[in-house]
Amino acid sequence: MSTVGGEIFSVVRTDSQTLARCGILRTAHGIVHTPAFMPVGTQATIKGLLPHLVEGTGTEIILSNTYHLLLRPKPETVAALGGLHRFMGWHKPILTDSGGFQVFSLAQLTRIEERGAVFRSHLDGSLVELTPERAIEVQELLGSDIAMVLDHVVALPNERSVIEDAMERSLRWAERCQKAHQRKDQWLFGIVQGGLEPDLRLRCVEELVQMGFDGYAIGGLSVGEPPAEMYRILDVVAPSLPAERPRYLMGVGRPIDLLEAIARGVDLFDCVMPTRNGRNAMAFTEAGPLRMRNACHERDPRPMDPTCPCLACTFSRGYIRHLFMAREMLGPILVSLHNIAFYQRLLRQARAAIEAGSFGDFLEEKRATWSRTTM
Ligand SMILES: O[C@H]1CC(F)(F)C[C@@H]1O
Ligand SMILES: [Zn+2]
Repeated sequence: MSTVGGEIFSVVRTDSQTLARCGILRTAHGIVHTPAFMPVGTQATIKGLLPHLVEGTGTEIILSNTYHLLLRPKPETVAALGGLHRFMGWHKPILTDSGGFQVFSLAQLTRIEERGAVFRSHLDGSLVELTPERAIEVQELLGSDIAMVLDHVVALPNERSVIEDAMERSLRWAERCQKAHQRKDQWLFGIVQGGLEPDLRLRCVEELVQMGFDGYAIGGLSVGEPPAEMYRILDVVAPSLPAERPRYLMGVGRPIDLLEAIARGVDLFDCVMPTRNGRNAMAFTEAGPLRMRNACHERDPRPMDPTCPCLACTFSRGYIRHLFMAREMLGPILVSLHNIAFYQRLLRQARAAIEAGSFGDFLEEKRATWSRTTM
């Protein structure tokens, strides 16, 4: 357990219509109001944005990827330059993942041994080994506020025996991560695996809770399964996790997915969607998504979202379309900024609805509004 200073997490309000709750997550670099969304800063940057712009969206915590920083510039370099907060000029909370997901999605020729994962770097093909101990060492060198255990991620759909084998290995690796973890100013979260098999998921929860982590992530979802399948697993897993610890749903998701998961008791999210879609000219708005290269925007003087207070919405749709058509770097920057502001505003509205005890009504309203779009 870390000794950051008092309890890691307090639930301050539970909705009266759903399992949604508002909480305070305490870290060495400040507090996070939950439910919270983490923009993804893969290579120690939220692509194209400066720290004060990210702060201006209301973001209180960001994610950086261990796999990428392990390969470049290497954690020892980041540590020599003062650690990840100083390195990238972000002095609020940072969560680092363990690299488990990228080792299986990005690396080449990954081989799994009990000792750890051995793979060839997608950058230069050099051989790299990532063991539970190294995953912890890397995150301690980076100095993130929340570190994740190394888990064995398998592609879904898959044979139950394959999923079970990976889940059991992930539990053994979680124990090794816990033993290797020394930094007292850094929380350590376990990760629940088990595919779409409720009994495997629950067995994993039971064993992780027995080991005792500062928080619990639900991994291996939003990997191509239908949303209804993800929600079905969340119905089982989220409420089974300790109420007094943060629950983090990794890699999720669309705006509606965040709300559906919040209704099931999830507190923390990360997803590349707002920034990746932003770089590809797709803007989230209250009325649904906008494709900013579409000709219909050419002479449209309105902002992307008239209800949005962000800097990007001080420009016209016509200007933003021009930037993309001219392949100007400001286009992806503005729509990335707007999309993060959209997600953070949605979570502010969610927290307010929970405080008012009417999150169920809020969710119903969004289901109806967005059912006609792809939000
Ligand atoms: O990309 C910028 C914004 C951040 F907050 F992620 C830190 C980095 O310098
Ligand atoms: Zn905006």
